[in-house]
Amino acid sequence: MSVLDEIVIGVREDLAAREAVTPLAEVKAAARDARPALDALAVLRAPGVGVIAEVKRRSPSKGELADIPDPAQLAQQYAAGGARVISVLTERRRFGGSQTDLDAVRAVVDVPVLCKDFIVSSYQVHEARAHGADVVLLIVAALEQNVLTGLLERVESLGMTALVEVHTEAEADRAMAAGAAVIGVNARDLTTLEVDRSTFERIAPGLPSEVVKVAESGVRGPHDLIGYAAAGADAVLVGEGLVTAGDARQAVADLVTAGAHPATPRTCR
Ligand SMILES: O=C(O)c1ccccc1NCC(=O)[C@H](O)[C@H](O)COP(=O)(O)O
Repeated sequence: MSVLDEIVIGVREDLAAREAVTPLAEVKAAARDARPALDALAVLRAPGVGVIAEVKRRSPSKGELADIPDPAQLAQQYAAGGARVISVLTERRRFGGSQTDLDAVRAVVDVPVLCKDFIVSSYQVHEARAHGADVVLLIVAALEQNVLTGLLERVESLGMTALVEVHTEAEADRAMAAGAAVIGVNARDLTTLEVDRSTFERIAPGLPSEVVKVAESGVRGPHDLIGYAAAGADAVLVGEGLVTAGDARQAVADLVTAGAHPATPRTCR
């Protein structure tokens, strides 16, 4: 069984526990009452290579990364550094996240917030919206095609944007067939946890120009952002490199500066 499979089993158990406590109708009502979602697609289509900065405490590949007692404060530093989107890892068992983290971040930043979890059910999509998410991650490798398509439609019907994550050409084909407007190419293989940044340059050229291309994982500094930009990235998603930086605001600002530099290529537009 792969790491992804193990994570999804735990996610399904936690989901069943929440469903037993809170009926879907209640979650849907909370989603309806939430402040309308921000237009993350427009934000990601703005000029320059955008930075999606992640609140990430720990991970299956690296174990403990950072304590993060106050995710809201970290998110404020990310926003002050110029992050276009804040990603909040809400998965509990392997990443130490929670929907409380999402609430805390949502309450203090004006930029779009990404609910980064292992979504397998529309219940979780409504939950994400109820907790103020503007963007939701859908991992192609974790979803049958009909489920992927249904979840993508649900995300968009709630006014949110789906970041549809792929790691292979076949998954990219599935993301496009589902109608994804934003595709994230994860350099991390979620079955082996190995990071190979060349994954993005292999897959991105096969994506349509109108699709927003996000390079996920393995960004440790401006050099990596520039490499991804040269391969066609519109944005990078960064976790470890930011949560382990001494000065998170400065670390984001350094990436943003590199992403805005006239010499940094950006092919999508
Ligand atoms: O980070 C992991 O070890 C991991 C393991 C299994 C599933 C997902 C995992 N990470 C989620 C992510 O996609 C990353 O948090 C994100 O791309 C940022 O990566 P990095 O900048 O390398 O921390």
